[in-house]
Amino acid sequence: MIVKLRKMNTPVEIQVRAPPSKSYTHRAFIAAALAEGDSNIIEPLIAEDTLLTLNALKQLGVTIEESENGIIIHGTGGALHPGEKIKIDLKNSGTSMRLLASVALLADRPVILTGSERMCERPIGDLVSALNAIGGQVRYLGRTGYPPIEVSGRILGGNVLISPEISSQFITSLLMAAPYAEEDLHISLRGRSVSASYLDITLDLMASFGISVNVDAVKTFQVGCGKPFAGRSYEVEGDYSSASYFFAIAAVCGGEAAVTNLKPTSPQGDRQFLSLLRDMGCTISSLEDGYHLIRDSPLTGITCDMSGMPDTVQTLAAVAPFASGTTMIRGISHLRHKESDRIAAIEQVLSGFGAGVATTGDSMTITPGELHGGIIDPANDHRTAMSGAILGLGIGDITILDAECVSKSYPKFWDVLKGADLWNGMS
Ligand SMILES: O=C(O)C1=C[C@@H](OP(=O)(O)O)[C@@H](O)[C@H](O)C1
Ligand SMILES: C=C(OP(=O)(O)O)C(=O)O
Repeated sequence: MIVKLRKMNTPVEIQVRAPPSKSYTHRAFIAAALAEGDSNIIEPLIAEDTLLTLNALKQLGVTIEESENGIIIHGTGGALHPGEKIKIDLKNSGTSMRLLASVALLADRPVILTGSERMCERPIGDLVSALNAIGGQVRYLGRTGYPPIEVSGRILGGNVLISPEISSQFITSLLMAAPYAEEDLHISLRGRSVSASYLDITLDLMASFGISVNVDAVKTFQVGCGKPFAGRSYEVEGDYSSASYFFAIAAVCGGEAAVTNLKPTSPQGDRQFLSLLRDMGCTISSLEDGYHLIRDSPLTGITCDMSGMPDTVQTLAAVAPFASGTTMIRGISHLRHKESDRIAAIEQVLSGFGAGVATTGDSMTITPGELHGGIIDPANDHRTAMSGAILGLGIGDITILDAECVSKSYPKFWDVLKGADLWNGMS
């Protein structure tokens, strides 16, 4: 699908309900599958990635049915019986690959986890080493340090040290399997933590399913063994990363955006995206279940650290060329390991449209320029495509190729844009 966007010449008035959270949906499906008792996961995100996790759980022997308002998952108590040696294709979903690597150790057969060509370039070595230190027998079937992997062995528990510098998903993976270890698990982190807010999501979800994790100041997580997740009815909250595109469109085009289904106390790091837009000059106010943004004065560039909110870096980068002055974003080295090398992708897109972009290993500085239209090839990265919509409506004359790649996290993105009278072009 090709999307062509024209510049919005009048201020926008956006009203959108945020789709369910991708991160909470993955975790809720996994906790429910490992729980004692049944769960009803209400209003989960139904998108390519979360369906990959759900189908993987089915392949691992979990019984799953649709309910009127969600998905019923019959808990296994943590004993997975796939019936035979299985191969699970997790395509482009890093969260599924990393979180299920530990879960697969609970299966009574070896499990092969593989994925797309890009997935086989996304690192998993720190997690594999940690799993092998606590009883796993995980081996690489291709390049050392990357999927595909074959998972067998056990989770003995004890002490494990892991680097948090590449991905928080490695730690989430250990945390969510830890209640099923043979002994208590103590996870220590050494290094600078990236995407740390996602660990808060993990702890929040685990607490909702009855497991509390002890966290101490020196970044050690202690999870007790022998107490499984407790099945329950669980409603998935809305996704702040998906909401960011609509706030950003209003920030760039002028006007206002109201996005509902956003929990004000959510641990999602991308909640802070609104503070960044406020720092750039937007006015933000709370709604009963969401936020309202008005952009009625010019935007100014900012300096910020986005290490805890990697998924909205592209959104902010798409706003930056419309501000006066430069915007500097720090703490983003881990963006090189996503669905694409996102630092390179931002540089390519923005400089192709006339903005100035300078990068270092861990930061980028964006300088406004004489902006003009062009073509975006998202290279199968949903967030490059969705942030392209901000540029398209702000600059005009922008064509987004293979726009259906948004299905990874937000299949209805283009329909919602159309519904909000923002898709003024053709496909
Ligand atoms: O745990 C999660 O749900 C996620 C963690 C983040 O990844 P990293 O921890 O690899 O940065 C984020 O980018 C991804 O979209 C979802
Ligand atoms: C990085 C992302 O997802 P994942 O790591 O699950 O592929 C994302 O959704 O931006």
